[in-house]
Amino acid sequence: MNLVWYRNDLRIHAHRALQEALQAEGPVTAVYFICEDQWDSHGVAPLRRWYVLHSLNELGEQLAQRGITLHVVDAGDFSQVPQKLASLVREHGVERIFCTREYPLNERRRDEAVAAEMDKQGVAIRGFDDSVLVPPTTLRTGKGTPYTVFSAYKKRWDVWLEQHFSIPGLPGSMAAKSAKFAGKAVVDKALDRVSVPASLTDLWTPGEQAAAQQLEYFVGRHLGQYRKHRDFPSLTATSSLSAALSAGTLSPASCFHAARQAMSDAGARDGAACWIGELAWRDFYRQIMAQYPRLSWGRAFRPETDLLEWDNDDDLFQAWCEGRTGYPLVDAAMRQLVATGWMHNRLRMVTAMFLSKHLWQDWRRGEDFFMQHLIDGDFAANNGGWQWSASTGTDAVPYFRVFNPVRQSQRFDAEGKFIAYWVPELKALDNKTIHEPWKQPLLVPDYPAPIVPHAGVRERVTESFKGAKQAYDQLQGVDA
Ligand SMILES: Cc1cc2nc3c(=O)[nH]c(=O)nc-3n(C[C@H](O)[C@H](O)[C@H](O)COP(=O)(O)OP(=O)(O)OC[C@H]3O[C@@H](n4cnc5c(N)ncnc54)[C@H](O)[C@@H]3O)c2cc1C
Repeated sequence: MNLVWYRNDLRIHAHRALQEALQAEGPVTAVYFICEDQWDSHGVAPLRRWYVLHSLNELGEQLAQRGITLHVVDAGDFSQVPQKLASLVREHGVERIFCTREYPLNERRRDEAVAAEMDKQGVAIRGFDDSVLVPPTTLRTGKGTPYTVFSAYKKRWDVWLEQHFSIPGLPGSMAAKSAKFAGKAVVDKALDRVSVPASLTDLWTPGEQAAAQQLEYFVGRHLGQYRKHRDFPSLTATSSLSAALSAGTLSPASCFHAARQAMSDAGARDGAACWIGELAWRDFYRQIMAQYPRLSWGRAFRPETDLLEWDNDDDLFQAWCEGRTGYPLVDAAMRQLVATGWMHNRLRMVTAMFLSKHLWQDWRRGEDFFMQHLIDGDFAANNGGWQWSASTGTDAVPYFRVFNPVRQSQRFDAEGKFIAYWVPELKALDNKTIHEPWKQPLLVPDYPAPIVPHAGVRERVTESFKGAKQAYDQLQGVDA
């Protein structure tokens, strides 16, 4: 018996583990472990849980139609997985396990424990790197170290894919006879424990089929204009595929393949190349996470920045969470996040930089808050984005990069359409005043004045980062 162990790869297409399992000798079965304790400890948003569980139900049906039974096990605690897997293996006489590799530290440790146990039982495990385009330890600098600067990484990434990219097709050998989806009751019970308002779930469609349709729609309608439009949050210009990519209802290989095909149309070439660059960012942060375990312990990528002394001001933090900072674009973005479970990429940068630089709150508080709300909450991308914005991470530009929230607003929402939608208190303002409503306070009695001034932020940030660096160098000197 061959077992496909599903994780964040809830699909049947472009799935090497499934394909290889079907090509191996003997029947195939599948399993997924629900670990709510793990979700709790990572603060995973209820909306994301809902997305994953519904996608799992669809996957179970899809597999059943092809003669494969998906078992869903409520493992509760993550540490129980190796033992529960071992009993499933014994019960079904499994000889080989096929899975898509995961790179966060806990997952790698779990897999090591499983490998040791399976080795004793004589069960072979084969892992595949389908959650990324380029496996995380493949590309190295001339010195043999991981790439930490995106532009240099991207050059090698392009070359590697040119030589090695392939996409697994849907296995032809899937049995015609149907099987039973054995896990639906377990999934439905878990769904009963997830409470998400319909106002949120109505906005999203879980599952592989919806993800494939969304990819097709995006490539056909928006990909060509992606570079030109992607920074403007009032436009529907980006793919909205992040939830699908992070739960694996869609593979990055399918995205890359579709974008490359679209490049045969000269009009779409530039947009497609730019979008492929975002898939490279996704891989970049995954390889950073895989190779710097300190990130998984909540530490900064730049060690000296762990010495920064953040203010811990609950009132400021709460105002940011609730979209009451007095900066219209920041507030509109935070309200979009809470109301939809998603936020536009430019606004993720604007709001993250605002929390960490203007409000001088620890970026980890923002990282957690994003995780608690995002449907696409993904440790590598979220941590990477937060540390980039807070200048504790891989950004090649130094810490004095501070976005001016008013200039960002004037540049990327010039007509104020996005702001007017999410901050209706401001919708009557003209497209000049809407970016700086404090200049006309009588017109907006219900909207707060800025909670902190923009002036002086850069100086404060610069001083604090320099202080942390000096303290770090001294500590290093003492240690030496
Ligand atoms: C502070 C911060 C937090 C973030 N948290 C997450 C997160 O938890 N999960 C997540 O998937 N993305 C995260 N991102 C990256 C990015 O904002 C989202 O992937 C993007 O907005 C999703 O929208 P889309 O699918 O329309 O993206 P598109 O613009 O269509 O991009 C296509 C895909 O590329 C990937 N991608 C795009 N930009 C990035 C990026 N900067 N880093 C890594 N991957 C990227 C995503 O998988 C995305 O779906 C974060 C960025 C920042 C600055």
